[in-house]
Amino acid sequence: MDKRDHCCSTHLIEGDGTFNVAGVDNFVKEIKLAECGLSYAVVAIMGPQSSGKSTLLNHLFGTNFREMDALRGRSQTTKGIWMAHCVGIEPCTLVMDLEGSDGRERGEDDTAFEKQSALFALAVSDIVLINMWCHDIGREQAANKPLLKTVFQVMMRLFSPRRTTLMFIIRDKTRTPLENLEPILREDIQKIWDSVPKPEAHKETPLSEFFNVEVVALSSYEEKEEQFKEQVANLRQRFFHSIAPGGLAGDRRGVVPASGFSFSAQQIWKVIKENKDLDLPAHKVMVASVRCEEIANVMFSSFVENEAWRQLQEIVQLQHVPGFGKKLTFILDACLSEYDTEATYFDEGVRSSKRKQLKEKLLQLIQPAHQSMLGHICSGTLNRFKEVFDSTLNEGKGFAVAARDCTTYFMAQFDEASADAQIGQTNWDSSKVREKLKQDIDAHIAVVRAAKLSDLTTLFEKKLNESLAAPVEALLDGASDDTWPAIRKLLHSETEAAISGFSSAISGFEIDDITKDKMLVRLEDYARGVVVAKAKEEAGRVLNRMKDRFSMIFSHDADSMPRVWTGREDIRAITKTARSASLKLLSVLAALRLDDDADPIETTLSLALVDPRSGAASSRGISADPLASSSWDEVPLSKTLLTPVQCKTLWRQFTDQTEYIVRQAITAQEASRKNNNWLPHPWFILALVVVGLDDFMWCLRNPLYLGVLFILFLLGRAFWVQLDMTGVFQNGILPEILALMTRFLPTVMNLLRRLAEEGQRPANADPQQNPTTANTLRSTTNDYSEISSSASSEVTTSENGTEYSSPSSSRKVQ
Ligand SMILES: Nc1nc2c(ncn2[C@@H]2O[C@H](COP(=O)(O)OP(=O)(O)OP(=O)(O)O)[C@@H](O)[C@H]2O)c(=O)[nH]1
Repeated sequence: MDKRDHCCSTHLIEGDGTFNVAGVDNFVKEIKLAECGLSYAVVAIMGPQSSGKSTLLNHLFGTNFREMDALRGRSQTTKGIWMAHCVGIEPCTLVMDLEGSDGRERGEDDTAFEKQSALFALAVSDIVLINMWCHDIGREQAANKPLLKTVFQVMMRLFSPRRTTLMFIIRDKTRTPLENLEPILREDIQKIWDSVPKPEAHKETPLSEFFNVEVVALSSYEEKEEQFKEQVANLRQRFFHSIAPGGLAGDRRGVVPASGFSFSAQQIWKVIKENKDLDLPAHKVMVASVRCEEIANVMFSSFVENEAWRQLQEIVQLQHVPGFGKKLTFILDACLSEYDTEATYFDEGVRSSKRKQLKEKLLQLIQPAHQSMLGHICSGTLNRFKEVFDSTLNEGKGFAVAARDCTTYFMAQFDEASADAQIGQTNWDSSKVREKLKQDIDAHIAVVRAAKLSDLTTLFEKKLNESLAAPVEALLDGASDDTWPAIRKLLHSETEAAISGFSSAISGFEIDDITKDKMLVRLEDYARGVVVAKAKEEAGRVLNRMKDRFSMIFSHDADSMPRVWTGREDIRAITKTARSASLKLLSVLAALRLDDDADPIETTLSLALVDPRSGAASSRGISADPLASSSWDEVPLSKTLLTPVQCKTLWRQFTDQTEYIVRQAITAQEASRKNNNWLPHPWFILALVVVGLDDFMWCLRNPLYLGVLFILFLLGRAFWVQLDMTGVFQNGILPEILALMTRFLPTVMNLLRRLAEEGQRPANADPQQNPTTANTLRSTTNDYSEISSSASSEVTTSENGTEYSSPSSSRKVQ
C-alpha cells in the first residue's frame, strides 16, 4: 500500500500550487485537530532535495513520508507540501514535508514555489527544521545558503507576532565536534541575515528577535544508522511538550486555534500565491471572524434542529407550557455554551461580537414562542378571572370588593406566570401584555357591572310596574273623589319601597353619590311614568269606561240587581245619577293630579254638561262656553289628559251612545204600564160622567147612536194626533189655541184626504207604516226629548291620540 494513502498524512499543497482543501479537512477531522484548541504545534522541514528530510521525519515523528529508494539514485520524491500527524507526541504535533530546494526538476530559475513554500512554512509553523549537509558549513557555495536567504527575505514580508524556532539539522556529521561547527554555522547565518535587505523599521532588528536558532548534528543514516536512530530518539524528546514556556514552540502569540487551522492555512497560501504581504495579526482576526461565524451558524442550525426546542415551539402554539422560561433558558444556555467552547481560542473581540450576533438571532427565533406563551398566560388568566369573579359574585360578595380582590389576585397570578415564562438570557418586558390583561379585566368588570345594574334596574322597574299599573287602573276605573289621593299615596309608598330596596341592592357597587342619586331619580321617574302611562291609557278609553259605568248604574238598582222596568221607576232621576257618575269618571281622567294640586275641572264639567241651564255657565251665556278651550284653567298642559274640547266631544258621544239605553228603558216601562192598566179608558169615564150611565146604556142599545159615537171618537182622535195636541199645550194654552185655529181648516182637509186614501188601502196594510201609530209613539216619548241630544258626532282625535268613534260605529250598550 502506498504510504501516502495513510490516513494520518495528506497532500497539503500539490506540486502545481493547488491547496488540497478537501484533503486537509478530512485530515483535520481524522486526527480530531479541532478539539486541540491551542494545544498543538506545527513543524516544517526545509532543505535541499534528497537530503534525507523524509527519512529524518519518519524516524523523528513516526510519520510515513515517502523516502527515496537509495538504489534508484537521488531524484525528487516530495512534490509540493505534505502534512502528517506525529505519532505519540504530546501535544498534537503536525509536521510538514516541503519540496526540496534547488531541485533539478523545477530548473535553476524557478524559485517562485520555493519562496512561496518557505513563506508558508514560516507563517504556519512554530518550528522550522533546516536540513543541511555537514560539509556545507563554512562553504561559500553551500546548498543551504540560497534557502536561508530566501527564508530571511520572506520573513520581512511576514508581520510575525512571535519568534519561530529555526532548528538547523546538520546531517552526516563528521568527527569535528558540534561545539566547533556551531559558531561557524551561526556566523554564516548572521552573515546571511546581515546581507538580506530589510525594511526601514527592521534595519537594526537582530536575528534573535525573529528566530530562536537551534543547531543539532546527526550521524549519517546510511553509514551510522544506529547512532543516527539514537540521536533522533534524543531529538524526539525535545518535541514533547514543545508548547510549554521555554519549549521549541513556546511562543504562542498569534497561534490560530486548531479548529481554524485548515481555513487559516488555506487563506495564508492564497495570500502568498497572490504575492501579497502577510499580516498575521490581521489574518488571525480574519480567521477568527470566519470561524466564529461558522461556529455560530452551526450552533444556530443545531438549535433550530434541537428536538427539545421543536417540541416546545410546537406545544406553545397550542397551549400554556409550564416551566417554559426554564426549559428555553436551558436549551439556549447549552447552545451558547457550545459556541463558547468551540470559539474559545479565537480572538476575544471577534468571538464576543459573533456570540452577541448568535444570541440576537436565537432570541429573534424564540420571541414568537415567548409571545405565544404570554398570550396563553394572558387569556388563561382572563378566563380564570371571569370564572372566579362570577362565582364570587354568586356567593354574594359585594361587587366592588369582589372586582378589586379578583383583579389583585389574578394580576399577581399573571406576574408569577410571566416570570415563569421569562427567558434567562433576556430582559423582555411583559408590561404591555400585563397592561392589556388589566384592560381586558377592567372591561369585563365594566360589562358585568353594567349588566348587573341593568338587571337590578329592570327588576325594580318590573316590581314597580306590577305594584302600580293594575292598582292604578283599578283606582281610575272606580273614579271618585279619593281616586287621585289614593294614587298619590300608592305611588309614594311603592316608590319609597323600590328606592329603599334598590339602594341596598346597589350598595355593594360602591357607586358615587351623584350617580347613585341619578339612578334613584330615574327609578322615581319610572314609577311616576308608570302611573302617567296608565292614566293616559285610561283617558284614551274613557268613553267606553263612561258608557260602562252609565250602563252599570242605569241598569242596576242600589243592591246591584238588574232593574226590571215596571213603570214606577223615575227614569229621569236614574239617568241623571248614572250620567253624574260617568261625568265623575271624565273629570277624574281629564288631568294628572300627582302633586296634590286642586283644580276646577269637575265643577266646570258639571256646570257645562250636566246642568247647563244653571250656575255660571248660563249666567255667562252661550259665548262663554267654558269647554270651548284647549286648556284648563290652573292646569298646565303637561298634566292635561283630556282638554275641555275633548271632554265636550266625548260627552256628546257619550250621551248619543247611551240614549238608546234610556229609550229602551222608557219603551219597556211604557209596555209594562200598558200591560198592567185595568181601568176603563179616560174617554169612557168622561162619557159616563157627561151623559150618565142611563144615557150610555141607551146609546149601547141603539146601534145607530153607537155608530155615530164611534165615528166621532175616531175623528176626535185623528184631530188630536194631527194637531199634535200633546206638544202644543206644552207651550202654553192661549198661544196654542190661536195656532190651532189657523191650522184647523188645513188639518180637516188633510184628514178627509187621508181618510179617503185609507179607505182605498187594503185591509192588511203594514201597521208599522202607519204614521198615526208612529206619531203616537213619538208623542209618548216626547217628554224625554230634552234628555237626549240630537247632535251628530264625528270622528275626533284627542290630544293624547285617542280616537273617539262616531255613534254609528261605536258599540251600543245593551
Ligand atoms: N548520506 C546520507 N544519506 C541519507 C541519509 N538519510 C537518508 N539518506 C538517503 O538519502 C536519500 C534521499 O532520502 P530522502 O529521505 O528521500 O530525501 P529527501 O530529502 O526527502 O528527498 P526529496 O523529498 O526528494 O527532497 C535516500 O536514498 C536515503 O537513503 C543520511 O543521513 N546520510
